[in-house]
Amino acid sequence: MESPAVEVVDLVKRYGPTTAVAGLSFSAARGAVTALLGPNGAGKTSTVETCEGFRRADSGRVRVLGLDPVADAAALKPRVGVMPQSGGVPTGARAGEWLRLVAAFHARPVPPDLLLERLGLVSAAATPFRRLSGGQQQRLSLAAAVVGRPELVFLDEPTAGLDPQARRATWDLIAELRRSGVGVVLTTHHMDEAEHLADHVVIIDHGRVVAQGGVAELTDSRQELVFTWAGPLDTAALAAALPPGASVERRGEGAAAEYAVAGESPAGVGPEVVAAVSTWCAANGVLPEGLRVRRRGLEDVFLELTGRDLRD
Ligand SMILES: Nc1ncnc2c1ncn2[C@@H]1O[C@H](COP(=O)(O)OP(=O)(O)OP(=O)(O)O)[C@@H](O)[C@H]1O
Repeated sequence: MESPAVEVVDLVKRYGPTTAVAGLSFSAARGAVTALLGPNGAGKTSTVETCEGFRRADSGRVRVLGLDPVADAAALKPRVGVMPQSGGVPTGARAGEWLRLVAAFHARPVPPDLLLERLGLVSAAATPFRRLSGGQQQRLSLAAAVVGRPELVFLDEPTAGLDPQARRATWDLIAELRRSGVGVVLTTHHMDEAEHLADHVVIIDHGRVVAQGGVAELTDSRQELVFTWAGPLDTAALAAALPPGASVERRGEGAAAEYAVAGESPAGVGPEVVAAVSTWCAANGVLPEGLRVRRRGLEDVFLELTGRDLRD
């Protein structure tokens, strides 16, 4: 059987006393988009850089297209595209010249001008890397990762700091790579990015995988009823008015307070819960704004698994 695009088993990566990756395992299929999703400092970059052969694992096994990323680096180079978080382009290099140079190392490159156009970089082609805006630097780095028509690309936070247009152009390009059979492994802490692009999501926290699966698999198990209300609301009294087993949670404070009602069964809320909430609100002078039943999104699952505390 053909090996997966990426296979990581029990990876450990330490920096002095810091254990950045603490026994992490996942695999990424060929021709699919795999998102490594995690809060700051979760170990995503360390994991990806180990797969790229830039860092050595302290222990564990990493295979990329069936090969060892350090020992087989030369064989992997023409087959794997890399977009590092730092850009990876010499600061004095002009955008267009750099892309043409990278293209020249490959047998069948995508025409560089086409990529410059696709990524909105035509007007910046003669500009040195250090003078490009942050978003232009990101896009050039993405272009350099894909210009060689790789079988697999690693994209470390490909849309960090991009404006909505550039973000959308990047998403479109990633979707197109996937359609043409390229495997993509990307890191992100944007749920919507993972939700929009990924076939497989690997949620990482504290250097370990805390959950993984398709977006639907991770999210569609439960529904909840949500509404907002800026005034005071006695959650215990509301909970007491609900069918047995249903519960209420307040998320946020003041004008931003959102109330989430979980149903009595694992399947989520039924019509009787909606009726009970509406009746209680009417009796207590509460206008439940934006009242709706929704599936729990990836963000809800993510926060539940990784907590709500801010990370450094
Ligand atoms: N070269 C290094 N030397 C020392 N510590 C490091 C080094 N690189 C990363 N770390 C630490 O390892 C941990 C994991 O970092 P890593 O960059 O892999 O996480 P991340 O999930 O990519 O985070 P972010 O989203 O913030 O980039 C963090 O605590 C970080 O401070």
